[in-house]
Amino acid sequence: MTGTVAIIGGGVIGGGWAARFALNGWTVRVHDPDPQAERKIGEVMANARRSLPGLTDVALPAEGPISFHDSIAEAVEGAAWIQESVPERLDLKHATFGAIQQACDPEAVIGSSTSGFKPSELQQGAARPEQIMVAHPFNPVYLLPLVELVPGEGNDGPMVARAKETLTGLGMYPLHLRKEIDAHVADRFLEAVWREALWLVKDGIATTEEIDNAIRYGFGIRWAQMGLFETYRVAGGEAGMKHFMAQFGPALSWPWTRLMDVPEFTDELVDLIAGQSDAQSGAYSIRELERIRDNNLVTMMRGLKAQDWGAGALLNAQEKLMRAGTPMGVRAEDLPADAPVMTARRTVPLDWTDYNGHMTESRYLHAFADATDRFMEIIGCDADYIANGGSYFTAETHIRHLDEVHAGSVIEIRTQVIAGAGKKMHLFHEMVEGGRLLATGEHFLLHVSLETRKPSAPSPEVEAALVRFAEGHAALPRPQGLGRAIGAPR
Ligand SMILES: NC(=O)C1=CN([C@@H]2O[C@H](COP(=O)(O)OP(=O)(O)OC[C@H]3O[C@@H](n4cnc5c(N)ncnc54)[C@H](O)[C@@H]3O)[C@@H](O)[C@H]2O)C=CC1
Ligand SMILES: C[N+](C)(C)CC(=O)CC(=O)[O-]
Repeated sequence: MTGTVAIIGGGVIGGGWAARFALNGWTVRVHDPDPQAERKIGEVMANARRSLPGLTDVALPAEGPISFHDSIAEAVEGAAWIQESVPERLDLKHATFGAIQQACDPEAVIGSSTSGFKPSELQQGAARPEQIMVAHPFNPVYLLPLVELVPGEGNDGPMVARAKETLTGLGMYPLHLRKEIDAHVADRFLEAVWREALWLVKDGIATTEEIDNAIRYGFGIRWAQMGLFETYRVAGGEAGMKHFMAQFGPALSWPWTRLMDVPEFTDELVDLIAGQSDAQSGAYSIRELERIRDNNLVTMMRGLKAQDWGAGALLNAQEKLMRAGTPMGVRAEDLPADAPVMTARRTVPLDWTDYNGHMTESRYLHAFADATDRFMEIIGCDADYIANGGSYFTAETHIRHLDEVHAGSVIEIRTQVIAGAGKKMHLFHEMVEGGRLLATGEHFLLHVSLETRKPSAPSPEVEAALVRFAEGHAALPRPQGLGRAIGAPR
C-alpha cells in the first residue's frame, strides 16, 4: 500500500520519516522553513538508501519522489498521512495542527512524532481532534521499526486500524498503548537511564565513554534481542522469574538509583559532558557516526533475521507481505516454462561488503543458494515438503565472478534448468544488475531423504514441476560459461 504523505518539520526525525516513506514507494511532500532542509534531507536519504533496502531479502518497491513546499497548505495536498515532526513545544504543535487542518483531507491520519506529549494535550483546541494521534518513532526512523501509537479519546477504531496498517506496510511495529501517559512507554525508560547517567558523570564516577561501554558491552546487546522481562526471566535460572524477583526484589529499596533527581544543568555540567563526548567521539562527523550506527544496526538486525527473532522476525514477516503479489511469490504453474525463472530480486545489504568496497565473494554463493531455495519452493519443495522428509542437497557448485556490485544495488537472479529428472537437478543462475551480468552460478543438486540422508526420488508433483521447466528450458540458448572449469581463458 502506498500513497502520498506530508512531512511537516524535516529535521532529524522528519527526515527519517521522509526516507522511510519514500523508500517504501510513497510520494513525499515536505514543509520545513529551514533553508537547509532540502540539503539535510538529501543527506539523510543518502544514508537511508545505503542501509534500509538491504535489510530484507526482497527488493523494496521503486523509490517515491520527494518534493519541498513553501507552505503547510501546499504540502498536505492529497496526503493520506500527515506526520508532524516540529520541535517539542506544545504551542508550536498546536499552531501546526491548526494550519494542517485548514487544508488537509479530513480523512487523513495526522501522526505526531512527539516524544512526550499526550494525545489529549495535542488535540486541545483542534478543529477535528479525532484526526490527531501520537505516532512516536525512534531514531533512525528509516531503520528502527518501533512506533508508539497512542490514540486519544476521539480517534475511532477504524482510523487506528488504518494507522496500524500503514505503519506495518512501512515495515514498522506499531506498539498500541492502552492508555495515554507522559512520554509514552519507551521514553520513560530512556529518561530514567539518562538521569542516572548524568549523575554518574557529574559525580565523577564514570566518563561518557565508560557509561557507553557499560551499555554496549553488556546489557545493551541483551536488550536488543530479549528486552527486559525475558532477559530477567532467564537470569532467574531454572526457577525463572519468581526466583529472580525474590533475589533482586530487596535491591529495589536500596539506594541503587537517583531516579527522581535531576542534576542542575549548570554550564559546568554541560561543558563536562560535552567535553567528554567530544573526546570520546569528536574524531567523527555526525554523518560518519550515523553511517557507523547504520552499518551496525543493519548487521545486528540481519543477524536477528537469521534467527527469526525480535526485530528480525518482524523483517521476515514484512518480507512475506512483500513477496505476495510479486514474481517472488508465485508457484511453478503460474510461470511460463520456456523462460528463465526470476528467483531473486533483492538489494545488496551493507553487511555483504568487504575490505575491497564491493560485495564479498561468499555472498555471491549466499545469493545463489537463496535463489536455489526459491527455485525449490517454486517447484513445490517448500517448508512443508521439507518437514515431510524430502529435500535437495547441493553436490557441486561453480561460480564465475564477472563484475563488481556494491551495497544498495538491486540485483536479480534468473535461473535456467539445464537438466532435471528423477533425483537430479542441474541449475544455472545468472546474477544481473540492470543489464549488467555480474556472476553466474552453476549448481548440481540431488534429491535426498532427510531420514536416510541418501539420494531418493522426489514426489511425483515436484518431479513433474521440475521436468516441465527442464523441457521448456531445453529450447533456450545454452548459457555462456556452462560447464566451465578454471583454466586458460577460452
Ligand atoms: N531527535 C530525537 O531523538 C527524537 C525526536 N522526536 C520528536 O520529533 C519531533 C522533532 O524532533 P527533531 O526532529 O529531533 O527536531 P529537529 O530540531 O531536528 O527538527 C525540527 C524541524 O522542524 C522544523 N520546524 C520548525 N518550525 C516549523 C514549522 N512551524 N513548520 C514546519 N517545520 C518547522 C525545523 O526547521 C527543523 O528542521 C519532536 O517532537 C521530538 O520530540 C521523536 C523521536 C526521537
Ligand atoms: C531523547 N528523545 C526523548 C527525543 C528520544 C526519543 O524520543 C526516542 C529515541 O529515538 O530515542
